[in-house]
Amino acid sequence: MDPYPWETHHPEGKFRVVVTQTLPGQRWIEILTTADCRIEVCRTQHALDSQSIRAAIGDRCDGAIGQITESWDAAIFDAMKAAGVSAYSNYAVGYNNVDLGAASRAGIPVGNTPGVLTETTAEMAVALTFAAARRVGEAERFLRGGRFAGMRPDLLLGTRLHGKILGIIGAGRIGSAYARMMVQGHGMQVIYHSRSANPGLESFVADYNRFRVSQNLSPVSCHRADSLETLLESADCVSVHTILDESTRHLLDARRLGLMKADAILVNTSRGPVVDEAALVDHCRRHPGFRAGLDVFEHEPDMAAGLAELDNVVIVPHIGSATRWAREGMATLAACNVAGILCGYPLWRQTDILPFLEGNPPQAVPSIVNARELEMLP
Ligand SMILES: O=C(O)[C@H](O)CO
Repeated sequence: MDPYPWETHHPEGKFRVVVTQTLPGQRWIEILTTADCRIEVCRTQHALDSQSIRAAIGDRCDGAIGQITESWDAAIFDAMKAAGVSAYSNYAVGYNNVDLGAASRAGIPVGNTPGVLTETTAEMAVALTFAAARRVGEAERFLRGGRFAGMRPDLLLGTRLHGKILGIIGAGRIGSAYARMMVQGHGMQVIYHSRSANPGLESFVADYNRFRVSQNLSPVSCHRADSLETLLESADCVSVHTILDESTRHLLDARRLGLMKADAILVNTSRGPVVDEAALVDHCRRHPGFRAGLDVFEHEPDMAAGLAELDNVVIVPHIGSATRWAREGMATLAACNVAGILCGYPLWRQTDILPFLEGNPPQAVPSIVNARELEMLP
């Protein structure tokens, strides 16, 4: 017997679409309904395993929307191909949980949800940066624990970040948005590590410097690091925004953590396995002045032994994109990816996906990550 409760919308729909967890808002349901989809939503709080997803796909299915907490492996894509699935979307911008090669071999387009969660996730990185720098978690525990006996000149002294050096690992959409917030808001000097130079970010800082100079403020710098090691050695705060793949797994290991300043701050809102979490626990224990702000963990929902007990670590449960606007927008984009493919729409050729978020969405498919492999590009 199926252990999960399912809910169906538009049961008479022509296309059968499986959604492995309920999504926020109603608009995604309207979009799929307008595309004549029968929508079957699993009402579980837990990630489905491969076998449960295959069972849900069954003998006939046209589309699916899945979660980053699920592993969309080759067995699933084979089952999807056999069932006639022609569209899948991850409910996320990242897709490290998807076997993209298997999806492409099965001829199934894989959608993601870029653009809508950029500022929201960058805001969480900012929040964690200052929570770590100003010891917010520790201070709240102190207060709630009844230990506050009045303001004291030396109570819970933190780190001032204004004008200091900010290291960005992965200067893509979210990393750049975070950099802009920290430059404009806090006059930080940026050094970034990325596969290629980011002229957009550099020219943003150059333009902003014209304003600073007009205000008699000294300009801030922004340049690409010669190496990750240089960035780690020089930055006062390092924020991780890279994708997770085999080249970035444990990118920050014990050796590289050891290169960072003893009182530096490390923020991770990308993917947990980019940081060797056991090594981080050890590093934080040995350097009480070092601080970390983490939204993601190596083996979610678990944490490395000892991490939750560390006073110099601030932790939140993978809520980087968790504003209602962003999460409803992600649902809209995922629905548009699936509905667009099923309706035979072309790929959206612009980088701005905001037109999908209001009114009637464009008759296009917002974002397919294996479009090139599937020769969907003109
Ligand atoms: O990749 C993403 O979109 C996030 O991690 C999920 O919120």
